[in-house]
Amino acid sequence: MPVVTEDIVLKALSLVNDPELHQDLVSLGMVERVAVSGTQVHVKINLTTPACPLKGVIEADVRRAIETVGASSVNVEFGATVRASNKPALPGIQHVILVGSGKGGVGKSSVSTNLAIALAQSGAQVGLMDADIYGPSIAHMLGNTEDRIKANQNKQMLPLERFGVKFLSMANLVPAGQALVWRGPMLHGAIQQFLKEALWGELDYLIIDLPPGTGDVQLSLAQSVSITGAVIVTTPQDVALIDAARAMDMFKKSSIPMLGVIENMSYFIAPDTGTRYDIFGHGGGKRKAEQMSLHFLGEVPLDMPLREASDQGTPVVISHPESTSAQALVKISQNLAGRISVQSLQSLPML
Ligand SMILES: Nc1ncnc2c1ncn2[C@@H]1O[C@H](COP(=O)(O)OP(=O)(O)OP(=O)(O)O)[C@@H](O)[C@H]1O
Repeated sequence: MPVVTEDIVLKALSLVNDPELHQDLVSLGMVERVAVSGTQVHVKINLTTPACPLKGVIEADVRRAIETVGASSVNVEFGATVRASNKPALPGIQHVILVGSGKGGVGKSSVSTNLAIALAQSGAQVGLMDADIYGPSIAHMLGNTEDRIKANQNKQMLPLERFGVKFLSMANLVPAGQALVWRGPMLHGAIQQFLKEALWGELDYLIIDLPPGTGDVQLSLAQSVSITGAVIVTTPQDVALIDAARAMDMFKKSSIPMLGVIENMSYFIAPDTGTRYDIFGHGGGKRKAEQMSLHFLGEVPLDMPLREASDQGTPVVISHPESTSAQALVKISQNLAGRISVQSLQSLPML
């Protein structure tokens, strides 16, 4: 009968690498608990994000390693702690992620909203800030343009909440249908207030939906908070890719790391015939990412449920989780969370 001890299990786990972080689970500080009873082993692995895309692979590797040293049964439990790089982006907020696009109408707000919900569904604490001050659409997509943002006695704005995501959008400050005539400094002030004078509480990820293009809001943000990274949403056609490249260049010049590129409206599958149409071409986002040595986070098809869901205020990952677009968005949220973990680890001191 083999003897299994906690030390033996730990030694076995020190040979298991996190497939994305390329270091072993023990030195990454991911083994939170080992309990051995006879040859039965229980381990708790603390992932770097609850949206870990490779949880299944890690579980299989852990199980195999522990069985190899003689365990008759292995129970793998998972927890997750999202860690910031050096210091949190803002007090209580581990990561600030910008979602931008060069061109308008490429689906940036739809993507931001669904990514935020998908991350929240994985168990993360998520905030979504609508920095598209002049054309706020987040409140509409989340189906709440009615509620007004309130403040507490300390004049801190209290974010609203929908589908497990805290959010702030100008649409909940300004009555619907009224135009906002603000100049640069006021815009800067509004962004600062949303960021720093709101009671976001503890967040793993604060996703910021930027206005399209390369303007004042982007710069205002870049200068005021330590940003984990930016994501660019593009459609596959050249005109969008040219603008996307310009937006990437702006992030580079503002020293904001690029987390990756998402291609939206990649293709369309006709629901009646199943025929695929590459309406805007296909693969341009991936090619652009490769050309610029950036990560390609995934592609989202042009999908009727997605459009309907956005209009109706119940994003597709909630209303049609089985749809191709929802599944693509969940996968992209996991890829994004994975990239953030990798990037944070690269600048974290080793344990
Ligand atoms: N993959 C998709 N399939 C079908 N419709 C989509 C898809 N992505 C976005 N849309 C629709 O396209 C329109 C524009 O999307 P959205 O508002 O997200 O774009 P945007 O890039 O944020 O635009 P802007 O920056 O100009 O506000 C919306 O009606 C949305 O429902």
